[in-house]
Amino acid sequence: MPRTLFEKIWDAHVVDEEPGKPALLYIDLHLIHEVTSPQAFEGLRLAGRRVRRPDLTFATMDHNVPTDNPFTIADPIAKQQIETLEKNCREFGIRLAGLGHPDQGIVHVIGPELGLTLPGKTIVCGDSHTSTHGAFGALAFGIGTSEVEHVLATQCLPQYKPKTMEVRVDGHLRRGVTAKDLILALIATYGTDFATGHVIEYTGEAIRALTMEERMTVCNMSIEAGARAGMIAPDDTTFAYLEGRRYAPKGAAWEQALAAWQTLPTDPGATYDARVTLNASEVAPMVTWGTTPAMGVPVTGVVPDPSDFPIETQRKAAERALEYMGLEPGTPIVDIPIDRVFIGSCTNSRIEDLRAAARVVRGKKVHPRVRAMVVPGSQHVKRQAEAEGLDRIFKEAGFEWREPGCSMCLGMNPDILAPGERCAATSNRNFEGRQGRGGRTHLVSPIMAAAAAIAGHFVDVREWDLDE
Ligand SMILES: CC(C)[C@H](C(=O)O)[C@@H](O)C(=O)O
Ligand code: SF4
Repeated sequence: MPRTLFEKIWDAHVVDEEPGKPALLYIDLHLIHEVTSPQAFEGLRLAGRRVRRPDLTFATMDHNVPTDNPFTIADPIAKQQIETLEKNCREFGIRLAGLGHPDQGIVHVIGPELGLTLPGKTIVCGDSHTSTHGAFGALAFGIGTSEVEHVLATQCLPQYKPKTMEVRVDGHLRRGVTAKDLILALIATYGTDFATGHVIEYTGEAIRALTMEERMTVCNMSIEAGARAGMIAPDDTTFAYLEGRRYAPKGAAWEQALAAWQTLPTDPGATYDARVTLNASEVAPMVTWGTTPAMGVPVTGVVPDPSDFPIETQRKAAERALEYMGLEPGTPIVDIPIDRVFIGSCTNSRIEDLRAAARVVRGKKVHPRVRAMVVPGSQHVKRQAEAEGLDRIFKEAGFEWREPGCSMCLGMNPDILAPGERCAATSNRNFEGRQGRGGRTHLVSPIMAAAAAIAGHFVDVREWDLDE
């Protein structure tokens, strides 16, 4: 019977299955960070257990890391989480890219760049944006802390089988329109829960044309559509990205792996439980105006009027969002002034994101009212950007150039907004208080954020000179 990419990976990892019960899945890679692992290790310790496969487990530090000086953690909880992860990794024999380590970075940035993330793998992490790794044709999803403990102890995880959904994206993205706009447009069209209970597979010519970094941006935000995971079938783009990466197979093992990976794409005739479509050619640069990733419009649009929404709950949600965001209905998006710009997070902090933003910024100055920062996703990204001189471009324009971490994506470290401050952010969540209490977040692409930093308000980046 023809099978989907998801079904092939699922079937290959079921260790045990009984009717009416969750299947027991084998896990190929377990990624760990400092926030969701302390109680899991404590549980192991209390039960007198070891980590079943330290060699399939990899840890980093990201959420709590101060990005000005990572070694000066003032917050006692953050400090404790960082120290606890160090201690746990030492005690249980787990590789750790800790503070000051050349591999340190946001967990969803370092997995792929080190070649830990590979097609066909099952990958889990105590973090919702684990969906990022599905860009490689892996089945990757976030788990809770008690599940982290279960995987540490057994390398397996009980899971009910999710449904499948095809998100088919035809056409192609136009100049100045990015993968970030694609996923924001998808969620604005279908809502924050259209994929609940499903694993999305992104298909279509627009997806095939994306680079790996762009595919990661799309899969990253699958969770904001309610999906359990997002996946893209591996192809030559995937293989070219992975070849030669530190933990990717080498020599004969590479050839073998390649042959296996080539069998992963969904078979002709295989069916999904649900399907939605989007035309990439119609997508414009997106800006969110509200407090969910679905509350977004093209940059050419205006802040919507709550009374235009058809359903009462939507009207109420929009009213509340506008109040929190301090916005008036009918305001053109390009007339919204901003105070802060954040280029970073596991959605958009990779080298291509920084290159694209630097192209917009080169030779220009950040608007005097705006405080802007660039936070590379990992030490590797930072070194590469510096080798290419991107840090100089940003600094000369007036951006702060920071150390890798989650930073302003969420308020777990010193990088936060003051109440009422308005930020153009390349991250993935714009919930109330996400970037600090009272902070106002507008989700955009890296080039839209860069252009807004210069202009002091949102601008249609398509009107800018984007070429080398
Ligand atoms: C802290 C962590 C559990 C959380 C997540 O699971 O996603 C964070 O990474 C986020 O983006 O909100
Ligand atoms: S960058 Fe943001 S979304 Fe990604 S793992 Fe960190 S906090 Fe979560």
